[in-house]
Amino acid sequence: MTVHILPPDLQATRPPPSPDPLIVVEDVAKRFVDGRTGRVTAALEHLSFAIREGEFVCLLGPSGCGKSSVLDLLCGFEQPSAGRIRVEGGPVREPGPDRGIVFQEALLFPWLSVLDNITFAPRLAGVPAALYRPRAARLIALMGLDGFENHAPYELSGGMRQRAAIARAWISEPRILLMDEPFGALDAQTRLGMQEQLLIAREATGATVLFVTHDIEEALFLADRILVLSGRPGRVAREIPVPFGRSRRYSALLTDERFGRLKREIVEEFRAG
Ligand SMILES: Nc1ncnc2c1ncn2[C@@H]1O[C@H](COP(=O)(O)OP(=O)(O)OP(=O)(O)O)[C@@H](O)[C@H]1O
Repeated sequence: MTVHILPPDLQATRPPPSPDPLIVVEDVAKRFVDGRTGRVTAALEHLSFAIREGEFVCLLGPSGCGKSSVLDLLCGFEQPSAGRIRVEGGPVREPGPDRGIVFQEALLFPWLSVLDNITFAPRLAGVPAALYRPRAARLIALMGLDGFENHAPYELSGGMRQRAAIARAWISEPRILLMDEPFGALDAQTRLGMQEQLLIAREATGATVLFVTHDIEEALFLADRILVLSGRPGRVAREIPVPFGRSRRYSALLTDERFGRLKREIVEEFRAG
Protein backbone atom coordinates (compact mmCIF):
# COMPACT_ATOMS: atom_id res chain seq x y z
CA MET A 1 0.00 0.00 0.00
CA THR A 2 1.25 3.49 -0.79
CA VAL A 3 2.01 5.50 2.31
CA HIS A 4 1.33 9.19 1.80
CA ILE A 5 2.81 11.88 3.99
CA LEU A 6 0.25 14.26 5.38
CA PRO A 7 0.47 17.61 3.55
CA PRO A 8 1.01 20.75 5.64
CA ASP A 9 -2.58 21.97 5.21
CA LEU A 10 -3.84 18.86 6.95
CA GLN A 11 -1.58 19.40 9.92
CA ALA A 12 -3.73 20.67 12.70
CA THR A 13 -3.15 24.25 13.78
CA ARG A 14 -3.11 23.83 17.50
CA PRO A 15 -1.64 25.71 20.41
CA PRO A 16 1.55 24.17 21.87
CA PRO A 17 0.85 21.07 23.96
CA SER A 18 -0.23 21.74 27.52
CA PRO A 19 1.80 20.16 30.34
CA ASP A 20 -1.51 19.06 31.92
CA PRO A 21 -2.91 15.70 30.79
CA LEU A 22 -5.52 15.95 28.03
CA ILE A 23 -7.47 12.94 29.32
CA VAL A 24 -7.83 12.09 33.00
CA VAL A 25 -9.70 9.01 34.23
CA GLU A 26 -9.90 8.90 38.02
CA ASP A 27 -11.08 5.87 39.99
CA VAL A 28 -13.83 5.17 37.49
CA ALA A 29 -16.38 2.37 37.79
CA LYS A 30 -18.93 1.36 35.18
CA ARG A 31 -21.73 -1.01 36.11
CA PHE A 32 -24.52 -2.05 33.78
CA VAL A 33 -27.87 -2.95 35.32
CA ASP A 34 -30.22 -5.20 33.37
CA GLY A 35 -33.56 -3.39 33.50
CA ARG A 36 -35.52 -6.65 33.39
CA THR A 37 -33.66 -8.93 35.84
CA GLY A 38 -31.86 -6.29 37.90
CA ARG A 39 -28.59 -8.17 37.35
CA VAL A 40 -25.51 -5.95 37.66
CA THR A 41 -22.44 -6.37 35.42
CA ALA A 42 -19.36 -4.59 36.72
CA ALA A 43 -17.40 -3.73 33.56
CA LEU A 44 -14.84 -1.37 35.14
CA GLU A 45 -13.74 -0.81 38.72
CA HIS A 46 -11.06 1.55 40.14
CA LEU A 47 -9.87 2.49 36.66
CA SER A 48 -7.37 5.36 36.64
CA PHE A 49 -5.02 6.72 33.98
CA ALA A 50 -3.99 9.97 32.33
CA ILE A 51 -2.95 10.73 28.75
CA ARG A 52 -0.83 13.70 27.69
CA GLU A 53 -1.39 15.65 24.50
CA GLY A 54 0.22 13.98 21.49
CA GLU A 55 0.60 10.57 23.12
CA PHE A 56 -0.41 7.35 21.37
CA VAL A 57 -1.74 5.05 24.08
CA CYS A 58 -2.99 1.50 23.54
CA LEU A 59 -5.54 -0.02 25.87
CA LEU A 60 -4.76 -3.72 25.76
CA GLY A 61 -6.75 -6.47 27.38
CA PRO A 62 -8.59 -9.73 26.90
CA SER A 63 -12.08 -9.91 25.45
CA GLY A 64 -14.77 -8.60 27.79
CA CYS A 65 -12.43 -6.75 30.16
CA GLY A 66 -14.15 -3.43 29.51
CA LYS A 67 -12.01 -1.81 26.78
CA SER A 68 -14.95 -0.64 24.68
CA SER A 69 -16.69 0.62 27.81
CA VAL A 70 -13.72 2.94 28.44
CA LEU A 71 -14.10 4.42 24.95
CA ASP A 72 -17.88 4.73 25.36
CA LEU A 73 -17.26 6.81 28.49
CA LEU A 74 -14.65 8.99 26.78
CA CYS A 75 -16.95 9.48 23.78
CA GLY A 76 -19.79 10.50 26.09
CA PHE A 77 -22.09 7.64 25.00
CA GLU A 78 -22.17 6.46 28.63
CA GLN A 79 -21.61 8.09 32.02
CA PRO A 80 -19.43 6.53 34.77
CA SER A 81 -21.17 4.85 37.73
CA ALA A 82 -18.44 6.27 39.99
CA GLY A 83 -15.28 8.35 39.63
CA ARG A 84 -14.39 11.20 37.31
CA ILE A 85 -13.48 11.60 33.65
CA ARG A 86 -12.07 14.84 32.34
CA VAL A 87 -11.10 15.71 28.79
CA GLU A 88 -9.33 19.03 28.19
CA GLY A 89 -10.01 19.87 31.83
CA GLY A 90 -13.80 19.44 31.67
CA PRO A 91 -16.30 16.61 32.26
CA VAL A 92 -17.50 14.56 29.28
CA ARG A 93 -21.25 14.87 28.83
CA GLU A 94 -21.78 13.98 25.18
CA PRO A 95 -19.90 13.24 21.94
CA GLY A 96 -18.14 16.28 20.49
CA PRO A 97 -16.01 17.32 17.51
CA ASP A 98 -12.88 17.35 19.69
CA ARG A 99 -13.05 13.52 19.79
CA GLY A 100 -12.99 11.56 16.53
CA ILE A 101 -14.20 7.97 16.77
CA VAL A 102 -13.35 4.93 14.66
CA PHE A 103 -15.05 1.60 15.40
CA GLN A 104 -14.12 -1.93 14.38
CA GLU A 105 -16.83 -1.89 11.73
CA ALA A 106 -16.48 1.11 9.43
CA LEU A 107 -20.16 2.07 10.00
CA LEU A 108 -20.35 4.22 6.88
CA PHE A 109 -23.77 5.43 5.81
CA PRO A 110 -24.60 2.90 3.06
CA TRP A 111 -26.73 5.35 1.06
CA LEU A 112 -23.98 8.02 0.88
CA SER A 113 -20.94 8.07 -1.41
CA VAL A 114 -17.43 7.85 0.03
CA LEU A 115 -17.04 11.62 -0.34
CA ASP A 116 -20.38 12.37 1.32
CA ASN A 117 -19.53 9.99 4.16
CA ILE A 118 -16.17 11.67 4.73
CA THR A 119 -17.64 15.18 4.62
CA PHE A 120 -20.72 14.31 6.69
CA ALA A 121 -19.71 16.15 9.89
CA PRO A 122 -18.64 19.48 8.32
CA ARG A 123 -21.75 19.46 6.10
CA LEU A 124 -23.95 18.84 9.14
CA ALA A 125 -22.19 21.68 10.97
CA GLY A 126 -22.80 24.05 8.02
CA VAL A 127 -19.10 24.48 7.20
CA PRO A 128 -18.78 26.04 3.72
CA ALA A 129 -17.87 23.53 0.99
CA ALA A 130 -14.92 25.73 -0.02
CA LEU A 131 -13.36 24.94 3.36
CA TYR A 132 -13.96 21.22 3.68
CA ARG A 133 -13.72 20.12 0.02
CA PRO A 134 -9.94 20.61 -0.43
CA ARG A 135 -9.33 19.00 2.91
CA ALA A 136 -11.50 16.01 1.96
CA ALA A 137 -9.62 15.67 -1.34
CA ARG A 138 -6.30 15.51 0.49
CA LEU A 139 -7.60 13.01 3.03
CA ILE A 140 -8.91 10.86 0.17
CA ALA A 141 -5.43 10.91 -1.38
CA LEU A 142 -3.80 10.24 1.99
CA MET A 143 -5.98 7.21 2.57
CA GLY A 144 -5.43 5.84 -0.94
CA LEU A 145 -9.07 6.31 -1.98
CA ASP A 146 -8.46 8.38 -5.12
CA GLY A 147 -10.96 7.46 -7.81
CA PHE A 148 -13.43 6.03 -5.28
CA GLU A 149 -14.99 9.32 -4.12
CA ASN A 150 -18.30 8.60 -5.79
CA HIS A 151 -18.44 4.91 -4.99
CA ALA A 152 -20.91 3.56 -2.48
CA PRO A 153 -19.47 1.83 0.63
CA TYR A 154 -20.58 -1.63 -0.61
CA GLU A 155 -18.30 -1.16 -3.63
CA LEU A 156 -15.20 -0.89 -1.40
CA SER A 157 -13.08 -3.58 0.23
CA GLY A 158 -13.09 -3.86 4.04
CA GLY A 159 -9.74 -2.04 4.27
CA MET A 160 -10.94 0.77 2.01
CA ARG A 161 -14.13 1.18 4.06
CA GLN A 162 -12.04 1.46 7.20
CA ARG A 163 -9.74 4.04 5.56
CA ALA A 164 -12.84 6.05 4.60
CA ALA A 165 -14.02 5.81 8.22
CA ILE A 166 -10.65 7.12 9.44
CA ALA A 167 -10.80 10.00 6.93
CA ARG A 168 -14.31 10.78 8.19
CA ALA A 169 -13.07 10.88 11.78
CA TRP A 170 -10.06 13.00 10.80
CA ILE A 171 -11.81 15.65 8.72
CA SER A 172 -12.92 17.67 11.74
CA GLU A 173 -9.31 17.89 13.01
CA PRO A 174 -10.19 16.19 16.30
CA ARG A 175 -7.71 16.77 19.05
CA ILE A 176 -8.27 13.20 20.18
CA LEU A 177 -8.79 10.08 18.10
CA LEU A 178 -10.56 7.22 19.89
CA MET A 179 -10.15 3.94 18.01
CA ASP A 180 -11.89 0.68 18.98
CA GLU A 181 -10.08 -2.25 17.34
CA PRO A 182 -10.27 -0.42 14.00
CA PHE A 183 -8.16 -2.97 12.11
CA GLY A 184 -9.52 -6.08 13.81
CA ALA A 185 -11.51 -7.24 10.79
CA LEU A 186 -8.73 -6.75 8.22
CA ASP A 187 -6.31 -9.31 6.79
CA ALA A 188 -2.74 -9.24 8.15
CA GLN A 189 -1.18 -7.44 5.20
CA THR A 190 -3.83 -4.72 4.92
CA ARG A 191 -3.68 -4.30 8.66
CA LEU A 192 0.08 -3.69 8.62
CA GLY A 193 -0.28 -1.06 5.90
CA MET A 194 -3.04 0.65 7.87
CA GLN A 195 -0.98 0.61 11.06
CA GLU A 196 2.00 2.21 9.30
CA GLN A 197 -0.25 4.80 7.66
CA LEU A 198 -1.84 5.63 10.99
CA LEU A 199 1.56 6.20 12.62
CA ILE A 200 2.59 8.57 9.82
CA ALA A 201 -0.67 10.50 9.93
CA ARG A 202 -0.54 10.74 13.71
CA GLU A 203 3.04 12.01 13.57
CA ALA A 204 2.05 14.68 11.06
CA THR A 205 -1.09 15.86 12.85
CA GLY A 206 0.11 15.56 16.44
CA ALA A 207 -3.27 14.05 17.37
CA THR A 208 -3.62 12.26 20.68
CA VAL A 209 -4.71 8.66 20.09
CA LEU A 210 -6.33 6.15 22.43
CA PHE A 211 -6.39 2.84 20.58
CA VAL A 212 -8.17 -0.25 21.90
CA THR A 213 -6.84 -3.65 20.91
CA HIS A 214 -6.48 -7.19 22.22
CA ASP A 215 -3.48 -7.78 19.92
CA ILE A 216 -0.18 -7.53 21.83
CA GLU A 217 1.98 -7.06 18.71
CA GLU A 218 -0.30 -4.32 17.39
CA ALA A 219 -0.04 -2.47 20.71
CA LEU A 220 3.76 -2.81 20.76
CA PHE A 221 4.02 -1.56 17.18
CA LEU A 222 1.75 1.46 17.59
CA ALA A 223 1.89 2.76 21.13
CA ASP A 224 4.10 5.16 23.02
CA ARG A 225 2.62 3.60 26.12
CA ILE A 226 0.48 0.52 26.75
CA LEU A 227 -2.11 0.25 29.50
CA VAL A 228 -2.71 -3.43 30.17
CA LEU A 229 -6.19 -3.97 31.62
CA SER A 230 -6.99 -6.72 34.09
CA GLY A 231 -9.82 -9.20 33.52
CA ARG A 232 -13.34 -7.87 34.18
CA PRO A 233 -13.99 -5.62 36.01
CA GLY A 234 -11.23 -3.82 34.14
CA ARG A 235 -8.63 -1.65 35.81
CA VAL A 236 -5.07 -0.83 34.76
CA ALA A 237 -3.02 -3.85 35.79
CA ARG A 238 0.19 -2.55 34.28
CA GLU A 239 1.57 0.39 32.39
CA ILE A 240 4.32 -0.25 29.84
CA PRO A 241 6.31 2.55 28.18
CA VAL A 242 7.22 1.36 24.67
CA PRO A 243 10.90 2.04 23.92
CA PHE A 244 10.95 1.98 20.10
CA GLY A 245 10.80 5.71 19.27
CA ARG A 246 8.44 7.25 16.75
CA SER A 247 9.62 6.12 13.29
CA ARG A 248 8.97 2.41 13.37
CA ARG A 249 9.19 -0.37 10.83
CA TYR A 250 7.48 -3.57 11.72
CA SER A 251 10.24 -5.67 10.13
CA ALA A 252 12.86 -3.97 12.34
CA LEU A 253 10.82 -4.55 15.49
CA LEU A 254 10.58 -8.28 14.82
CA THR A 255 14.34 -8.62 15.24
CA ASP A 256 14.49 -6.28 18.26
CA GLU A 257 15.08 -8.38 21.35
CA ARG A 258 13.04 -5.91 23.45
CA PHE A 259 9.95 -6.62 21.30
CA GLY A 260 10.03 -10.34 22.15
CA ARG A 261 10.74 -9.64 25.82
CA LEU A 262 7.87 -7.17 26.21
CA LYS A 263 5.52 -9.51 24.36
CA ARG A 264 6.42 -12.35 26.76
CA GLU A 265 5.91 -10.06 29.77
CA ILE A 266 2.44 -9.05 28.57
CA VAL A 267 1.47 -12.67 27.88
CA GLU A 268 2.48 -13.48 31.48
CA GLU A 269 0.40 -10.54 32.71
CA PHE A 270 -2.63 -11.89 30.80
CA ARG A 271 -2.08 -15.37 32.27
CA ALA A 272 -1.93 -13.92 35.78
CA GLY A 273 -5.37 -12.38 35.07
N1 LIG B 1 -24.68 -1.76 27.28
C1 LIG B 1 -24.34 -2.78 28.06
N2 LIG B 1 -25.26 -3.39 28.84
C2 LIG B 1 -24.93 -4.42 29.65
N3 LIG B 1 -23.68 -4.92 29.75
C3 LIG B 1 -22.73 -4.37 28.98
C4 LIG B 1 -23.00 -3.28 28.10
N4 LIG B 1 -21.84 -2.94 27.47
C5 LIG B 1 -20.90 -3.78 27.93
N5 LIG B 1 -21.42 -4.63 28.85
C6 LIG B 1 -20.68 -5.67 29.59
O1 LIG B 1 -19.52 -5.08 30.14
C7 LIG B 1 -18.42 -5.96 30.03
C8 LIG B 1 -17.30 -5.28 29.26
O2 LIG B 1 -17.69 -5.11 27.90
P1 LIG B 1 -16.79 -4.35 26.84
O3 LIG B 1 -17.49 -4.42 25.53
O4 LIG B 1 -16.42 -3.01 27.37
O5 LIG B 1 -15.47 -5.28 26.82
P2 LIG B 1 -14.29 -5.36 25.75
O6 LIG B 1 -13.04 -5.54 26.53
O7 LIG B 1 -14.36 -4.22 24.81
O8 LIG B 1 -14.66 -6.70 24.98
P3 LIG B 1 -14.26 -7.17 23.47
O9 LIG B 1 -12.77 -7.15 23.36
O10 LIG B 1 -14.82 -8.58 23.42
O11 LIG B 1 -14.96 -6.23 22.54
C9 LIG B 1 -18.93 -7.23 29.34
O12 LIG B 1 -19.22 -8.18 30.35
C10 LIG B 1 -20.21 -6.78 28.67
O13 LIG B 1 -21.15 -7.82 28.62
